[in-house]
Amino acid sequence: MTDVLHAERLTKSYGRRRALADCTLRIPAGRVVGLVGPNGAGKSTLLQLACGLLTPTSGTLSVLGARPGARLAQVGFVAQDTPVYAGLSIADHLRFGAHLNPGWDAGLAERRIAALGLDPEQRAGRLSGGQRAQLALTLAVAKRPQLLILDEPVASLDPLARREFLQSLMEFTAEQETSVVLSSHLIADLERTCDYLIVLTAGRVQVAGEVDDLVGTHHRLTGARCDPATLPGGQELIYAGHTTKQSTLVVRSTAPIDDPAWVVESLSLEDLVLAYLTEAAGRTRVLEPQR
Ligand SMILES: Nc1ncnc2c1ncn2[C@@H]1O[C@H](COP(=O)(O)OP(=O)(O)OP(=O)(O)O)[C@@H](O)[C@H]1O
Repeated sequence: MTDVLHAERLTKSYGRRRALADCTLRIPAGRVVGLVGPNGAGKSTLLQLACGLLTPTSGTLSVLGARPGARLAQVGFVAQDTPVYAGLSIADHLRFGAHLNPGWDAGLAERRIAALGLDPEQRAGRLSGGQRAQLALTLAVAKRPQLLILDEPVASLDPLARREFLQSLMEFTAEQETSVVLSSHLIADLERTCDYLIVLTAGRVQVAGEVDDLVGTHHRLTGARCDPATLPGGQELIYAGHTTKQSTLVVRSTAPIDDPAWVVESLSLEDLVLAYLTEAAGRTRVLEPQR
Protein backbone atom coordinates (compact mmCIF):
# COMPACT_ATOMS: atom_id res chain seq x y z
CA MET A 1 0.00 0.00 0.00
CA THR A 2 1.23 3.53 -0.80
CA ASP A 3 2.40 5.63 2.14
CA VAL A 4 -0.21 8.25 2.97
CA LEU A 5 2.57 10.77 3.45
CA HIS A 6 6.19 10.71 2.35
CA ALA A 7 8.48 13.64 3.06
CA GLU A 8 12.13 13.88 2.06
CA ARG A 9 14.19 16.68 3.59
CA LEU A 10 11.04 18.78 3.76
CA THR A 11 11.78 22.35 4.81
CA LYS A 12 9.44 25.32 5.24
CA SER A 13 10.54 28.82 6.12
CA TYR A 14 8.38 31.88 6.70
CA GLY A 15 10.77 34.65 5.70
CA ARG A 16 13.81 34.06 7.91
CA ARG A 17 11.92 31.84 10.38
CA ARG A 18 12.41 28.15 9.71
CA ALA A 19 9.30 26.27 10.82
CA LEU A 20 10.29 22.83 9.47
CA ALA A 21 13.86 21.70 8.84
CA ASP A 22 14.91 18.69 6.76
CA CYS A 23 11.99 16.47 7.79
CA THR A 24 12.22 12.98 6.38
CA LEU A 25 9.16 10.95 7.21
CA ARG A 26 7.05 8.05 5.92
CA ILE A 27 3.58 7.42 7.28
CA PRO A 28 2.19 4.04 6.27
CA ALA A 29 -1.48 3.72 5.27
CA GLY A 30 -4.17 2.58 7.67
CA ARG A 31 -2.76 4.19 10.81
CA VAL A 32 -4.12 6.68 13.30
CA VAL A 33 -1.10 8.94 13.69
CA GLY A 34 -0.55 11.25 16.65
CA LEU A 35 1.59 14.31 15.93
CA VAL A 36 2.94 15.87 19.12
CA GLY A 37 5.30 18.69 19.92
CA PRO A 38 5.45 21.90 21.91
CA ASN A 39 3.90 25.17 20.75
CA GLY A 40 5.62 26.42 17.62
CA ALA A 41 7.18 23.02 16.81
CA GLY A 42 5.86 23.08 13.23
CA LYS A 43 2.86 20.73 13.53
CA SER A 44 0.33 23.02 11.80
CA THR A 45 2.93 23.86 9.16
CA LEU A 46 3.44 20.16 8.37
CA LEU A 47 -0.33 19.52 8.23
CA GLN A 48 -0.94 22.54 6.00
CA LEU A 49 1.86 21.44 3.66
CA ALA A 50 0.17 18.00 3.50
CA CYS A 51 -3.11 19.64 2.43
CA GLY A 52 -1.43 21.77 -0.21
CA LEU A 53 -2.28 25.01 1.64
CA LEU A 54 1.43 25.84 1.88
CA THR A 55 4.26 25.08 -0.51
CA PRO A 56 7.60 23.72 0.70
CA THR A 57 10.67 25.96 0.68
CA SER A 58 12.74 22.90 -0.24
CA GLY A 59 12.53 19.12 -0.15
CA THR A 60 9.69 16.96 -1.40
CA LEU A 61 6.35 15.83 -0.08
CA SER A 62 3.79 13.41 -1.49
CA VAL A 63 0.37 12.68 -0.06
CA LEU A 64 -1.54 9.53 -1.10
CA GLY A 65 1.17 9.05 -3.71
CA ALA A 66 0.63 12.44 -5.40
CA ARG A 67 1.64 16.05 -4.94
CA PRO A 68 -0.17 17.70 -2.00
CA GLY A 69 -3.48 19.20 -3.13
CA ALA A 70 -3.78 16.89 -6.15
CA ARG A 71 -6.16 14.46 -4.43
CA LEU A 72 -8.25 16.85 -2.35
CA ALA A 73 -11.43 14.77 -2.76
CA GLN A 74 -9.68 12.01 -0.79
CA VAL A 75 -8.37 14.27 1.96
CA GLY A 76 -10.47 15.64 4.80
CA PHE A 77 -8.91 18.51 6.73
CA VAL A 78 -10.00 20.36 9.83
CA ALA A 79 -7.85 23.40 10.57
CA GLN A 80 -7.00 24.41 14.12
CA ASP A 81 -9.52 27.27 14.16
CA THR A 82 -12.31 24.98 12.76
CA PRO A 83 -13.58 27.51 10.20
CA VAL A 84 -17.28 27.46 9.27
CA TYR A 85 -19.55 30.01 7.54
CA ALA A 86 -21.12 32.04 10.34
CA GLY A 87 -24.15 33.14 8.30
CA LEU A 88 -25.07 29.65 7.06
CA SER A 89 -27.10 27.07 8.99
CA ILE A 90 -25.83 23.58 9.79
CA ALA A 91 -28.17 22.18 7.11
CA ASP A 92 -26.70 24.67 4.59
CA HIS A 93 -23.22 23.37 5.43
CA LEU A 94 -24.35 19.80 4.79
CA ARG A 95 -25.96 20.79 1.47
CA PHE A 96 -22.77 22.61 0.55
CA GLY A 97 -20.71 19.52 1.44
CA ALA A 98 -22.97 17.30 -0.69
CA HIS A 99 -22.64 19.69 -3.62
CA LEU A 100 -18.84 19.88 -3.47
CA ASN A 101 -17.89 16.29 -2.65
CA PRO A 102 -18.57 13.36 -4.98
CA GLY A 103 -18.24 10.79 -2.19
CA TRP A 104 -20.49 12.67 0.28
CA ASP A 105 -22.30 10.47 2.81
CA ALA A 106 -25.46 12.46 3.63
CA GLY A 107 -26.75 9.80 6.02
CA LEU A 108 -23.55 9.84 8.05
CA ALA A 109 -23.56 13.65 8.27
CA GLU A 110 -27.22 13.82 9.35
CA ARG A 111 -26.84 11.01 11.90
CA ARG A 112 -23.80 12.70 13.41
CA ILE A 113 -25.54 16.09 13.72
CA ALA A 114 -28.58 14.41 15.32
CA ALA A 115 -26.37 12.40 17.72
CA LEU A 116 -24.69 15.64 18.80
CA GLY A 117 -28.12 17.12 19.59
CA LEU A 118 -27.59 20.01 17.17
CA ASP A 119 -30.49 21.76 15.43
CA PRO A 120 -29.84 21.65 11.65
CA GLU A 121 -31.49 25.09 11.28
CA GLN A 122 -29.11 26.78 13.71
CA ARG A 123 -26.67 29.24 12.21
CA ALA A 124 -23.02 28.21 12.51
CA GLY A 125 -22.16 31.65 13.89
CA ARG A 126 -24.31 30.91 16.95
CA LEU A 127 -22.62 27.61 17.80
CA SER A 128 -20.24 27.28 20.75
CA GLY A 129 -16.56 26.66 19.97
CA GLY A 130 -16.93 22.95 20.67
CA GLN A 131 -20.10 22.64 18.56
CA ARG A 132 -18.38 24.47 15.71
CA ALA A 133 -15.49 22.00 15.93
CA GLN A 134 -17.96 19.11 15.79
CA LEU A 135 -19.61 20.60 12.68
CA ALA A 136 -16.22 21.02 10.96
CA LEU A 137 -15.34 17.43 11.86
CA THR A 138 -18.67 16.16 10.54
CA LEU A 139 -18.02 17.90 7.21
CA ALA A 140 -14.56 16.34 6.97
CA VAL A 141 -15.72 12.85 7.91
CA ALA A 142 -18.78 12.85 5.60
CA LYS A 143 -16.46 13.27 2.61
CA ARG A 144 -15.42 9.68 3.40
CA PRO A 145 -11.77 10.63 2.82
CA GLN A 146 -8.88 8.19 2.52
CA LEU A 147 -6.87 10.51 4.73
CA LEU A 148 -8.24 12.66 7.51
CA ILE A 149 -5.98 15.44 8.77
CA LEU A 150 -7.03 17.06 12.04
CA ASP A 151 -5.13 19.94 13.59
CA GLU A 152 -5.84 19.80 17.33
CA PRO A 153 -9.38 18.53 16.79
CA VAL A 154 -10.31 18.04 20.42
CA ALA A 155 -8.76 21.17 21.92
CA SER A 156 -12.10 22.98 22.30
CA LEU A 157 -14.22 19.98 23.30
CA ASP A 158 -15.30 19.24 26.87
CA PRO A 159 -13.96 15.97 28.35
CA LEU A 160 -17.08 13.94 27.55
CA ALA A 161 -17.37 15.33 24.01
CA ARG A 162 -13.64 14.64 23.57
CA ARG A 163 -14.01 11.01 24.59
CA GLU A 164 -17.08 10.57 22.39
CA PHE A 165 -15.38 12.23 19.45
CA LEU A 166 -12.27 10.05 19.71
CA GLN A 167 -14.44 6.96 20.09
CA SER A 168 -16.45 7.82 16.96
CA LEU A 169 -13.21 8.62 15.12
CA MET A 170 -11.84 5.17 15.96
CA GLU A 171 -15.08 3.47 14.85
CA PHE A 172 -15.14 5.48 11.65
CA THR A 173 -11.52 4.71 10.78
CA ALA A 174 -11.96 0.99 11.50
CA GLU A 175 -15.07 0.81 9.27
CA GLN A 176 -13.74 2.93 6.42
CA GLU A 177 -10.04 2.04 6.51
CA THR A 178 -9.27 5.73 6.66
CA SER A 179 -5.83 6.92 7.68
CA VAL A 180 -5.79 9.75 10.21
CA VAL A 181 -3.12 12.24 11.20
CA LEU A 182 -4.06 14.33 14.21
CA SER A 183 -2.03 16.79 16.21
CA SER A 184 -2.69 17.21 19.90
CA HIS A 185 -1.13 18.31 23.15
CA LEU A 186 -3.22 15.74 25.02
CA ILE A 187 -0.92 12.75 25.06
CA ALA A 188 -3.25 10.60 27.19
CA ASP A 189 -5.86 10.92 24.42
CA LEU A 190 -3.29 9.95 21.81
CA GLU A 191 -2.27 6.95 23.90
CA ARG A 192 -5.85 5.64 23.69
CA THR A 193 -6.36 6.47 20.02
CA CYS A 194 -3.15 6.31 18.01
CA ASP A 195 -1.11 3.40 16.75
CA TYR A 196 1.64 5.57 15.22
CA LEU A 197 3.43 8.53 16.77
CA ILE A 198 5.52 11.44 15.51
CA VAL A 199 7.32 13.75 17.92
CA LEU A 200 8.28 17.07 16.38
CA THR A 201 10.34 19.71 18.18
CA ALA A 202 11.77 22.93 16.77
CA GLY A 203 10.84 21.90 13.22
CA ARG A 204 12.61 18.54 13.40
CA VAL A 205 11.31 15.00 13.68
CA GLN A 206 12.71 13.57 16.93
CA VAL A 207 11.13 10.15 16.62
CA ALA A 208 8.46 8.49 14.49
CA GLY A 209 7.14 4.95 14.54
CA GLU A 210 4.54 2.39 15.55
CA VAL A 211 3.44 3.02 19.14
CA ASP A 212 3.96 -0.63 20.15
CA ASP A 213 7.53 -0.59 18.75
CA LEU A 214 8.34 2.69 20.46
CA VAL A 215 6.99 1.55 23.82
CA GLY A 216 8.80 -1.79 23.47
CA THR A 217 12.20 -0.26 22.70
CA HIS A 218 12.33 2.64 25.18
CA HIS A 219 13.33 1.95 28.78
CA ARG A 220 13.80 3.96 31.95
CA LEU A 221 17.02 3.07 33.80
CA THR A 222 17.53 4.10 37.40
CA GLY A 223 20.77 3.49 39.29
CA ALA A 224 23.84 5.02 40.93
CA ARG A 225 24.94 8.29 39.34
CA CYS A 226 26.89 7.63 36.17
CA ASP A 227 28.22 9.28 33.07
CA PRO A 228 25.79 8.45 30.22
CA ALA A 229 28.77 8.48 27.82
CA THR A 230 29.64 5.05 29.27
CA LEU A 231 26.43 3.44 27.92
CA PRO A 232 27.00 0.50 25.57
CA GLY A 233 26.80 1.18 21.81
CA GLY A 234 23.32 -0.32 21.23
CA GLN A 235 21.67 2.00 23.74
CA GLU A 236 20.72 5.41 22.40
CA LEU A 237 20.41 8.02 25.12
CA ILE A 238 17.19 10.04 24.89
CA TYR A 239 17.16 11.73 28.27
CA ALA A 240 19.40 11.91 31.31
CA GLY A 241 18.51 13.34 34.71
CA HIS A 242 20.80 13.25 37.74
CA THR A 243 20.73 13.93 41.44
CA THR A 244 23.99 13.89 43.40
CA LYS A 245 23.71 10.12 43.92
CA GLN A 246 21.35 8.80 41.30
CA SER A 247 20.90 8.86 37.53
CA THR A 248 17.64 8.34 35.67
CA LEU A 249 18.08 7.69 31.98
CA VAL A 250 15.68 7.05 29.13
CA VAL A 251 17.34 4.95 26.45
CA ARG A 252 16.25 3.40 23.19
CA SER A 253 17.45 -0.15 22.66
CA THR A 254 16.08 -3.01 20.60
CA ALA A 255 17.99 -5.53 22.77
CA PRO A 256 16.83 -6.21 26.33
CA ILE A 257 18.84 -4.45 29.05
CA ASP A 258 19.99 -6.87 31.74
CA ASP A 259 22.75 -4.84 33.43
CA PRO A 260 22.34 -5.42 37.22
CA ALA A 261 23.54 -1.84 37.83
CA TRP A 262 20.14 -0.58 36.62
CA VAL A 263 16.54 -0.92 37.66
CA VAL A 264 14.90 -1.19 34.23
CA GLU A 265 11.29 -0.12 33.71
CA SER A 266 9.08 0.29 30.69
CA LEU A 267 7.63 3.71 29.88
CA SER A 268 4.11 4.88 29.18
CA LEU A 269 3.70 6.71 25.88
CA GLU A 270 3.30 9.95 27.83
CA ASP A 271 6.63 9.44 29.66
CA LEU A 272 8.30 8.57 26.38
CA VAL A 273 7.05 11.74 24.70
CA LEU A 274 8.00 13.84 27.73
CA ALA A 275 11.56 12.41 27.62
CA TYR A 276 11.96 13.67 24.04
CA LEU A 277 10.31 17.02 24.77
CA THR A 278 12.35 17.62 27.92
CA GLU A 279 15.58 16.81 26.17
CA ALA A 280 14.75 18.98 23.16
CA ALA A 281 13.77 21.88 25.40
CA GLY A 282 17.24 21.68 26.99
CA ARG A 283 15.75 21.61 30.49
CA THR A 284 18.24 21.48 33.36
CA ARG A 285 19.28 17.90 33.65
CA VAL A 286 21.23 18.04 36.88
CA LEU A 287 18.71 17.98 39.70
CA GLU A 288 20.36 18.79 43.00
CA PRO A 289 18.51 17.63 46.13
CA GLN A 290 16.32 20.24 47.84
CA ARG A 291 17.83 21.76 50.98
N1 LIG B 1 2.23 32.54 8.66
C1 LIG B 1 3.35 32.55 9.40
N2 LIG B 1 4.24 33.54 9.29
C2 LIG B 1 5.40 33.55 10.01
N3 LIG B 1 5.72 32.59 10.91
C3 LIG B 1 4.86 31.58 11.07
C4 LIG B 1 3.63 31.50 10.33
N4 LIG B 1 2.97 30.38 10.71
C5 LIG B 1 3.77 29.78 11.64
N5 LIG B 1 4.88 30.50 11.85
C6 LIG B 1 5.99 30.14 12.75
O1 LIG B 1 6.43 28.84 12.41
C7 LIG B 1 6.71 28.08 13.57
C8 LIG B 1 5.87 26.82 13.58
O2 LIG B 1 4.50 27.19 13.74
P1 LIG B 1 3.32 26.13 13.71
O3 LIG B 1 2.03 26.88 13.78
O4 LIG B 1 3.52 25.20 12.58
O5 LIG B 1 3.58 25.34 15.10
P2 LIG B 1 2.66 24.35 15.91
O6 LIG B 1 3.52 23.20 16.32
O7 LIG B 1 1.42 24.02 15.14
O8 LIG B 1 2.29 25.20 17.20
P3 LIG B 1 1.00 25.16 18.20
O9 LIG B 1 1.11 23.90 19.01
O10 LIG B 1 1.22 26.38 19.03
O11 LIG B 1 -0.23 25.24 17.35
C9 LIG B 1 6.45 29.00 14.76
O12 LIG B 1 7.69 29.57 15.13
C10 LIG B 1 5.54 30.07 14.20
O13 LIG B 1 5.74 31.29 14.85
